Amino acid sequence: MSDPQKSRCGFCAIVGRPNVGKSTLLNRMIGQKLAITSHKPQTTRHSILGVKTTDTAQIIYVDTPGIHKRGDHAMNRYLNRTARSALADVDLVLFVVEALRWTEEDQSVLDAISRLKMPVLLLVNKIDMVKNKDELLPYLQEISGKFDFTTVIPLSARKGDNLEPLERQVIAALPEGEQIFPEDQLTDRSERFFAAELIREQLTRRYAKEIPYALTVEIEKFEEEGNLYRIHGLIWVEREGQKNIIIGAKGEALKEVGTQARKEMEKFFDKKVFLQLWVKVKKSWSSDEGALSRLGYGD
Ligand SMILES: Nc1nc2c(ncn2[C@@H]2O[C@H](COP(=O)(O)OP(=O)(O)OP(=O)(O)O)[C@@H](O)[C@H]2O)c(=O)[nH]1
Repeated sequence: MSDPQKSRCGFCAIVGRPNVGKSTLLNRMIGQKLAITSHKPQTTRHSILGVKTTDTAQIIYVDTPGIHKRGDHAMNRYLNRTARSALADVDLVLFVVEALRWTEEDQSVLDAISRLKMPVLLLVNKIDMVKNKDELLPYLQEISGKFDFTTVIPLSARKGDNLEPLERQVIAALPEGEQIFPEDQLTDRSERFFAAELIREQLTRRYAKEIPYALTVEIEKFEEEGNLYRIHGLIWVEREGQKNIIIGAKGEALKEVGTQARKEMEKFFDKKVFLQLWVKVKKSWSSDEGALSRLGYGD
């Protein structure tokens, strides 16, 4: 039996099919917005390290894109690769599902993680959506039987229900070890990276239906001038039509996206932000492995 007073440190992957609430959970567990979220699937494209340091432990969370069944598109292949490589190197896995639901995609994620031979905690998210709580118990009993989970925790990432017990269980499952990151460090990603993510978040929220994959953001300029960040963002799309949608009549749509993204950045960075956005067309970037890697989606 390991000593509960000893310090613990390790990597913890958050996995699950798209849209189950992985990014929302990560943000909650860190206590700050690190991953972008939207109600459209496939918002997350990068694995993000979120670091939570407590008195006795350091938990290094790895957020993964949803694992997809169809691997025939370059972006899907990239997403699958990132998710699987994030899994190879962790100490435990948080497997997130949605309360009262179990889909084929959930099963294929479980198949992938059950081969890894590491502790898996099953997190049943969105319990705030369950109107009739009597339905929860039989559901929990049924899915508990699908694998030898370390524990099963019903929770609501959005409302923050049951997250303290979750953190305790995560710490208990970590290996003993000294912390890897300084305690004030929340992530290993740069501010530039988050600037691009916050712009992409606004665009994904508005246009995921019209422009499913064909959108990415590159930060061309990121300069600090006293209390001000001067940021230039380039939005890449695949077709002229998509560019027109994003710019909108008289540039109004792009202006709104810019205003929202700027507000989010000012909260996130705690700085004044001057943001300028441009939209450019690059044909078929999302199905071209070379273009993907130049835009930051490489291995
Ligand atoms: N009602 C409810 N909604 C939630 C909860 N957690 C997340 N959501 C919502 O579910 C949607 C998806 O959440 P994300 O955190 O982006 O999901 P994800 O699993 O990271 O999605 P991908 O990036 O597509 O893999 C968002 O609209 C969230 O607000 C919850 O506990 N309750």
